[in-house]
Amino acid sequence: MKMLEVRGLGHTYRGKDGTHTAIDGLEFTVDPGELVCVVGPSGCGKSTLLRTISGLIKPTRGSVSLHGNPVDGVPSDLSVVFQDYSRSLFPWLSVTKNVEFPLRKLTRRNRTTRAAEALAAVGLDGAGRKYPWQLSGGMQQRVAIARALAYRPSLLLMDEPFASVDAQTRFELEDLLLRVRREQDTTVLLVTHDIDESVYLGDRVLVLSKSPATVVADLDVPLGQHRDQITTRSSDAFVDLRARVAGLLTSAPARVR
Ligand SMILES: Nc1ncnc2c1ncn2[C@@H]1O[C@H](COP(=O)(O)OP(=O)(O)OP(=O)(O)O)[C@@H](O)[C@H]1O
Repeated sequence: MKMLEVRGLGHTYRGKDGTHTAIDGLEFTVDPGELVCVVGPSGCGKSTLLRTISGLIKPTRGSVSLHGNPVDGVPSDLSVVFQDYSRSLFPWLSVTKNVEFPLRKLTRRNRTTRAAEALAAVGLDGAGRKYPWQLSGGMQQRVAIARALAYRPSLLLMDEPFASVDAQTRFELEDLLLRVRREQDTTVLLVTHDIDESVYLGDRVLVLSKSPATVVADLDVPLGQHRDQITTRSSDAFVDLRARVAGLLTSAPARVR
């Protein structure tokens, strides 16, 4: 069974100033254990897509299913990591308490074990007693990733998760994500507007058109499981695919409404 199935998905915002169709007729699936990157032009509707998958808004058309169950409201087995780590962590809670926060229904012992495992997975074993504001931006984003992983979601949604950190930290966090999803077999849907990042991270890259977004290409990434920032990014397969995605993004016509 597919982990995620998106069928004929469309959403039109209705406001005082009229209507705006952000996404239209989106179709794709994600298999268990896959890491799928969604790349699209600025404002094409990527956040709208994530909001509909996470049940935060009800789409006007089409459907989203998680393990065959229609999404209607926020699914309990889903975690989201946002771009803005400074607003996603609770400043008054320690790092450990932040990671334990979504685990309130577990016993204290299970909470403690899961949080410790997740913090170790992101290389923050020693930072549990610190507060978010005592950490660098990259470390705060690691905490946000640890919190999402500790919950062990069926699907991890990531909305431009590395866009607010410096280039070196971004590379480190990309490799961290590749490692933990290999170790934990996590299913990930990651939205980015960085073409290189989409190819470096993805098993597949979905290219979206300008708003209203549709899927213009669903590309397999033939780079294998083990990737390296230097050699992978300079390989012919990487360079070819990056050029293909760039070409699709620049040529993708805006749909005539
Ligand atoms: N609540 C809303 N009401 C009306 N229009 C909206 C609303 N949210 C988004 N839009 C519009 O829908 C379109 C898609 O927005 P969305 O934020 O989903 O795109 P995006 O691809 O995530 O953008 P970016 O690349 O800038 O992050 C935009 O034109 C935006 O102005």
